[in-house]
Amino acid sequence: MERTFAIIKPDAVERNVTGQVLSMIEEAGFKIVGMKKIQLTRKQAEGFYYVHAERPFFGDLCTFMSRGPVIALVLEKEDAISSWRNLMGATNPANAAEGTIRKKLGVSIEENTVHGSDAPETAAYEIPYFFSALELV
Ligand SMILES: Nc1ncnc2c1ncn2[C@@H]1O[C@H](COP(=O)(O)OP(=O)(O)OP(=O)(O)O)[C@@H](O)[C@H]1O
Repeated sequence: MERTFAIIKPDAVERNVTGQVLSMIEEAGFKIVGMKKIQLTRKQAEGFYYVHAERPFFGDLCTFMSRGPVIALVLEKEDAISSWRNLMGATNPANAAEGTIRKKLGVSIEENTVHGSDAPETAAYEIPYFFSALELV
């Protein structure tokens, strides 16, 4: 079993589609082993996305990610990291495949509804950024 880190982003919480995302997660066979609702400060968003600090969209991305509450999740499944990336779909919802969360619910390349760790090292940074070991059950 592998664990990955996921976020339901502010655009989805604002549009009341959190439940739809959680249903797709559960229907795909993931176990939710950690879940919390939190609003990131701007600084916390910058720390979370530090790998993107040099990208041109970094400032807007951190503003977006801290503008409202998010749902932080730890998901468990065989090959959880790649399975979750597949269920999310392409970064730009316009390019996302049928059946993916971003195809169904994404708004734009920035407001694309969900985040997922892209590698084991990323998950190892992101999970403890949001959760203590005691919060994962
Ligand atoms: N060209 C862009 N313009 C605006 N925002 C962007 C752009 N590219 C990416 N983003 C935002 O930055 C996030 C991180 O970009 P990245 O390239 O890592 O995409 P991803 O791996 O599909 O998404 P995530 O890291 O959120 O799982 C994207 O999910 C999106 O919200």
